[in-house]
Amino acid sequence: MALSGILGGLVPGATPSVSVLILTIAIGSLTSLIVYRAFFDPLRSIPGPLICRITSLWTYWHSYIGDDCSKISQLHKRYGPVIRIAPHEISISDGAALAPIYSDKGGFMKAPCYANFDIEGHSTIFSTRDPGHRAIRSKAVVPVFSMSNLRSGSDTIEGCVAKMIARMKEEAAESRSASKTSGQPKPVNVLNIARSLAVDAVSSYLFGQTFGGVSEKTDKMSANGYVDTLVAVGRFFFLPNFVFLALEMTSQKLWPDKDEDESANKVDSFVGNLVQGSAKDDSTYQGRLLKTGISRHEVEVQCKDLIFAGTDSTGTNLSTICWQLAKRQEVYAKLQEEIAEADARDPSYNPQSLPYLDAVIREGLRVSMANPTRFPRIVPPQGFDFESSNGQRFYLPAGTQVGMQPYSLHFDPDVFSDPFAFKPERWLNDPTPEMQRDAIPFGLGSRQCIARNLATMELFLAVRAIAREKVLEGARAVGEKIELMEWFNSKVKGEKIELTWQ
Ligand code: HEM
Repeated sequence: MALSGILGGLVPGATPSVSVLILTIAIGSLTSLIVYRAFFDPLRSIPGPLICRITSLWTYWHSYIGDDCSKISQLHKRYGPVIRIAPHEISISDGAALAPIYSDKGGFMKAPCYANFDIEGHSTIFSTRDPGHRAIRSKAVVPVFSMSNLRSGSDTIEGCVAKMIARMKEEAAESRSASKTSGQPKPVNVLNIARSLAVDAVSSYLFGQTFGGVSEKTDKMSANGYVDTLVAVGRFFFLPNFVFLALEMTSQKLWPDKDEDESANKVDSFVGNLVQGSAKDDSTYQGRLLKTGISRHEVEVQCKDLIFAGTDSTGTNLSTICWQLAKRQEVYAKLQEEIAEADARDPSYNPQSLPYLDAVIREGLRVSMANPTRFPRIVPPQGFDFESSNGQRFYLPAGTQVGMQPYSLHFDPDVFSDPFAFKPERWLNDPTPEMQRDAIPFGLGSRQCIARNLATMELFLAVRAIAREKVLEGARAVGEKIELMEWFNSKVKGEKIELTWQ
């Protein structure tokens, strides 16, 4: 009676008997769905907690609060390498699945939730699922990321690095002088400085015009607000697109953010001028895209996407490396020694040929977790038959969402001993094939990071300069660990990675 009364209130005009019927049908359908998903679904044999078998809410919630990668890793420890994390979603932590999912025959298609990273109604090179749509755009720009073009443009990146070094030295001096005068060194946010370098390197090298982040000399570089808005999309990344769009619209209306809007306007006007001033026959990123015939507005969007992708991940990685080097001064000293010897032999060497520098960057990319979460893909029509490294067989039917997260792979103690420790030495003297296979900071296969070479060059040039110029001498890392919200692009809690200088 009470329930039919409530339902009567919800469905105006319904008689008590109709209300009871509607309620019975609703409860019956829900129960059947739960029973089907838990016990009769084709994925029923894949282990996982009961809640994940019946609803996606568990993954949505943990993604929102920023701990889904560590939670999923815990589930892998309990249930094994292949687990059901939602009614139609599987997570795999066994590196043997990387090649079939991400690279063999072009890899599986990206999942529909990538559309949540569309910008202003346009699919970007990153968010699109349509291979034809992507091919037109990526073919036009891929040459700028080739090693040979990067080598010819390395002076541009070196120029950005030199400005960043000057800025770091200046801020280190201020930190030291505060320490002398007040006994308290001033903390320096190296995340902000590293992001500033990253936006300058991307804009100078790809767009032919610097954003000028390093020269801003503020606590929060002006593109940060825009970048953070897109980072925050990550907490809703796995939601169905229509839910995401509704949430986005509502939150913009209810909680407008003045700082983020100002930053977005600054980025808008930067890319607007850039594209306005470009011609179809110039060799810049935007010129190459204009030549494909896509609209000017879309070209602006594709440039904005690079400002986000290029600033955040590289910034997080570089600042994490600085923090780790400040914590482990013996690693920093060894790095300086290697670089000084190489400089003395022949200063024109390729920094990527230095084994210890290479080990520091690899280890930095492994532990930084700039992109910790699973890269979701959809099982193709023929299904996915997978034999795990421990000999178990799993069959995933067509349409299942499947993903592997760097967080589980990079922190697997069977592959990387003492996995949370920063130990560049592990990469010297023949790293195991499993280590080489499972370190995937840039993703893998046809949809791996298009700018991997550019980001790698930035990291090598910047870390070499930081060692060569003795920037971190006397530096101390603030805090015991760098805490992250484990979103698609992780958010550093407090948006700070700090060092002090004594
Ligand atoms: C250390 C720095 C970087 C890291 C760790 C990183 C990481 C990644 C990862 C993991 C993916 C693949 C994600 C997936 O499969 O869903 C990706 C894709 C991508 N990244 Fe990066 N990235 C970095 C720097 C950059 C830079 C500097 C740019 C641009 C200037 C960039 C632009 C892109 C684009 C456009 C894609 C999409 C490629 C495609 O789907 O075809 N990234 N990145």
